[in-house]
Amino acid sequence: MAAAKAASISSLYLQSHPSPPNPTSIFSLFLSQNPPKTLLPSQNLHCSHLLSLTCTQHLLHPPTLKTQSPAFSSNKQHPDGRSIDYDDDEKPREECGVVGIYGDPEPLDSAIWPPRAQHRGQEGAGIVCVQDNVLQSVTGVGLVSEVFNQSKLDQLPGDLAIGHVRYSTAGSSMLKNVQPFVAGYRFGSVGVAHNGNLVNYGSLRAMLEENGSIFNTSSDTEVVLHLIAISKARPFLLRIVDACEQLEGAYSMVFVTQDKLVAVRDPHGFRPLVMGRRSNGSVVFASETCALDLIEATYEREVFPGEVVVVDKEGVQSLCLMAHPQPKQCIFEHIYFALPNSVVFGRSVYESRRVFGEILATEAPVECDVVIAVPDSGVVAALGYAGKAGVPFQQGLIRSHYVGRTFIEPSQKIRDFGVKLKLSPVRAVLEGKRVVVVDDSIVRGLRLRKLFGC
Ligand SMILES: O=P(O)(O)OC[C@H]1O[C@H](OP(=O)(O)OP(=O)(O)O)[C@H](O)[C@@H]1O
Ligand SMILES: NC(=O)CC[C@H](N)C(=O)O
Repeated sequence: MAAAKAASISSLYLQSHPSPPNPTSIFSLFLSQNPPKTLLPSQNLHCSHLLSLTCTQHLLHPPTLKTQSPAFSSNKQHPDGRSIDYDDDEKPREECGVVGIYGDPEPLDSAIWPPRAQHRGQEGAGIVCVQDNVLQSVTGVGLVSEVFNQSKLDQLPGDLAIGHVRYSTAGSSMLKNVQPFVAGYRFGSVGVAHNGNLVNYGSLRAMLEENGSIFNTSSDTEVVLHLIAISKARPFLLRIVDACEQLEGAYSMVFVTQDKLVAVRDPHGFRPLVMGRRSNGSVVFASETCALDLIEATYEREVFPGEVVVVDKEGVQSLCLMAHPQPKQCIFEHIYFALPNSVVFGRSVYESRRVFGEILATEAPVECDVVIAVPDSGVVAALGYAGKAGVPFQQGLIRSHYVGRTFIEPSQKIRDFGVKLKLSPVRAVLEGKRVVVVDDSIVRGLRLRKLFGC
């Protein structure tokens, strides 16, 4: 699983560096051996230091979880090695944006807007709406604006909906894997949208196929629908609980049935999921609070790790099915996954990034004339660095608005191309100056290698 991989990379890092290394020295060395030559102006540029942020989990304060039911025993089987269609590398890949709305007279107005926050997934988008007990679905490959036009929206009436933007983690980037998925089971229909990655997907799928299940997709998310279908639990809600108890890994999910909206978050709370309300009384779930802002919904709270929240005509009901004493929130949400105007894991992303920059300025002070950011995600940290260091922040790199996020693209070729087109230097800011360049992180190293021609 990507989150586990990210965690193990950082713990490996911490093990081999008992006290954090000084990023200044690492990057001074890096730059002195690899003088900038590609995108930055070649003459009279003294790029003194490139600073990247290292972040610590203790900056985040997880919400305390009240246990309302006994802990469940999770499936400890190992994946059976069946081929999961992962990306061409093994970097953290776990975003995706989910949204769910109950009781909104204009659900599409609501459902369509949160996924427009495309920063969590650019490969595919979909919406499932419920009207007269029928689940109608529209999904497509590409951006929300490419998938949905007015005639598509007209196919989706109803006051109960879920939506998804996809960043593939398991299952290739193709139409059949675009969510939400909808399935009919013995007592009705159910739709699901998932943010996360199920690490025991392989063994669950093998078990289900052994017992006769036929799969339509190569996505890990589909196992959840099969587990619901074979569950003997009653009522429907307990089938979801039953299915989730068998999952290992990250899952923030929204389900829709003929009359219910259900939100579930895994017991570790790897990925965010928040709940809000609009002034018309409708209840909204979304991956990030920035999606609530888009539809003028008020943030109420997080869906807690291990919690199941059910919304139907009876109101909002909360069930804590899986207790876990130690939440494991993915630090990358605060580093660059989430937008800075979101509150994630109960903490402002903007504030985290600003403080990361301040810490960097304190731990790695550098004589410089100007601080610049690698936009977009490096901007707030660079502001924090500049503020603390008392050095002017300037826009030394301009980002093209026509290239989306590059790390999120499904293949190396597309990422390379995007990185090449995305950032351009501002000669007036950089020429002849001692420049500190702040980025939020180095993951594949592609972006900074391209930027500095290394
Ligand atoms: O894997 P690497 O090459 O080291 O790149 C990692 C960077 O990718 C992301 O930027 P991206 O340009 O995708 O998004 P952004 O516009 O939000 O910064 C993010 O900000 C990471 O720092
Ligand atoms: N990025 C995600 O959260 C992906 C969800 C799911 N694992 C998929 O690949 O579609």
